[in-house]
Amino acid sequence: MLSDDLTRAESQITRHPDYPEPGVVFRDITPLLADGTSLRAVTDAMYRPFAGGFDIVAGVEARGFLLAGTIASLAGTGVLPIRKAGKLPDPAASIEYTLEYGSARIEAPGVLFPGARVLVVDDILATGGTLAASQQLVRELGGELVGTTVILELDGLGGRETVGDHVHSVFTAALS
Ligand SMILES: O=P(O)(O)OC[C@H]1O[C@H](OP(=O)(O)OP(=O)(O)O)[C@H](O)[C@@H]1O
Ligand SMILES: Nc1ncnc2[nH]cnc12
Repeated sequence: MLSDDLTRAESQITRHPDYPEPGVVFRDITPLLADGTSLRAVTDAMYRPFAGGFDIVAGVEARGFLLAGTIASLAGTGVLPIRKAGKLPDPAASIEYTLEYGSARIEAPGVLFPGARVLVVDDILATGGTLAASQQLVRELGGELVGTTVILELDGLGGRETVGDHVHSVFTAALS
């Protein structure tokens, strides 16, 4: 059962039909992020199952950065920024992928020590394209993937199958 803080946080995720393109129902987490109690409750719930078991938190640009920084601060670890292509001077790994509404390329710097235990975080799991690419990036960097955690998992796009069973989601919602 969800705590009162988590129940309120879930209610702060808003639905936006036909954004950013027809047929997509966009879930906006910005009202949740703006509420300190909700941000704390959600980030706490995201990393608790993995507490003590990771050395660094990887977050996917842009929304994943906000969550990775918050979780790293709570857990006392560093952050691995997974960036959209073209933002790093000397990326150590680079992968192209598709997501619910388009395609993109992500890159990461070579800052992991060999075998570093990495927790990958993002806001939404939709098709899983972004997180699967992030997981592959972490492995190519020599890290050990210890978990993947999101605020909201959208049912019906096959994301969990793509990313793997060990993904943790605080909330789940039907696609529509
Ligand atoms: O499961 P998927 O189908 O891959 O979709 C999920 C991804 O889509 C969004 O990112 P987006 O690329 O829109 O970037 P943003 O964080 O910069 O808004 C979201 O923040 C996830 O990273
Ligand atoms: N439906 C959706 N809402 C918000 N972010 C997303 N990323 C991919 N699909 C999304």
